[in-house]
Amino acid sequence: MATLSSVLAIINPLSGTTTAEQKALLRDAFLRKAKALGYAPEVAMTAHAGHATELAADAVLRGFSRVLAIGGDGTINETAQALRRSATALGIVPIGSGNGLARHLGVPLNPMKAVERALHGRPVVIDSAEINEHPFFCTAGLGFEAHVAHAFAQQAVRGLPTYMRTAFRAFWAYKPTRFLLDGQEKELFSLTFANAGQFGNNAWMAPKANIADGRLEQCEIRPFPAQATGILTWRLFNKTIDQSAYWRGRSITKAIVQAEGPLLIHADGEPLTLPDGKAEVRIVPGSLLVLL
Ligand SMILES: Nc1ncnc2c1ncn2[C@@H]1O[C@H](COP(=O)(O)OP(=O)(O)OP(=O)(O)O)[C@@H](O)[C@H]1O
Repeated sequence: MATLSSVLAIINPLSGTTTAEQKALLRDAFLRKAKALGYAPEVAMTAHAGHATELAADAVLRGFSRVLAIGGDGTINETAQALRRSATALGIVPIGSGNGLARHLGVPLNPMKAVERALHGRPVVIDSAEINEHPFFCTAGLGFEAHVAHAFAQQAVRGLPTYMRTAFRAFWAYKPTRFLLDGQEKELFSLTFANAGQFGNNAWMAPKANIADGRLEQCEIRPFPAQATGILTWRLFNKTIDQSAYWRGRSITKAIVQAEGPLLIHADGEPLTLPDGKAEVRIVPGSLLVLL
C-alpha cells in the first residue's frame, strides 16, 4: 500500500513533438524534484492506447495522492478518466499539439514548470463531462471539429502546423451536418459541448465557460458564407467568437443529439464514431481534483 505522499508520473512516449531525450530529461527532473519534496515517486511509460487509464486506476487503488499526466490532451484525458470521483489529484504536464485543458486552467506550458506546479500545487475541484460512455474534460463535439479530429488522426506527424494544414484541407471538403438536437432539427457547421473554454492552441469556442460551475456551454456555429471564414477564425483566436452572428451559446447540463446515420464526434480531440448516430451529453459536476 502506498503512503499518501506517493506520486506517479505517466508519460506517453509518443506524445507531441518533444524528443525522447527531452522526455527523459523531464522524467529525471520529476524524480529529482519529487524526492526533494519528500514524495515517493514512480514513473510509468504508456505502451498502448488506453494504458494511461489502467496505470492511473492502479495508482488510485494504491492510494497515490498525485498522478501527473505528461502528454497531449489524449493522455491527459485517459489519465483523468481513472481519477474521476477519487481523492487522487491530476497534475497536467502538457506536451501535446493543443493543450486545451492546460491553457484553460493556466497550467504553465513549459513542461519543467508544469512539473513544479503539479508537485507544489493544491488540489482544486473541477467538473468533467461525458458523451455517451466517453468522459471528457475540455470539449467534445460534432460537425467540422469532429471532421478535423478524424482527419488529424490519420496524419503521421503531430503538432500545430499539421493540425492547421489538416483543418484547412478539411474545410473545403466539409458539408454542414444535419441532426436533431434535443428533438429540434438542426443543420450546423459545428456543435461544441464545452467544459473548458477552448479546443487548444487558444482557439476559444466558449470564451465564458467556467470549468467548475456544474454546467456545459453548448455552442452552435451555423453555416456561413466563405467570406466570413477569416473573421470567424480571427474571433475564435481573439476570444470573441460569442460576438459573431453565426455563434449561439447556451448553458446546459445535458443534451441529446440524434443523426440519421453513424455520427462522427470527438471527445477532447480523440475521434470517435457512434454507429447508431445517438449522442447523450451530460455534465458530471465537481468530479475531478486538479493540481493548480
Ligand atoms: N505507447 C503507445 N502507443 C500507441 N499509442 C499510444 C501509446 N501511448 C499512448 N497512446 C495513445 O496516443 C494517443 C495520443 O496521445 P497524446 O494526446 O498524448 O499525444 P498527441 O496526440 O501528440 O497530443 P495532442 O492530442 O495534443 O495532439 C492517446 O490518446 C493514447 O491513446
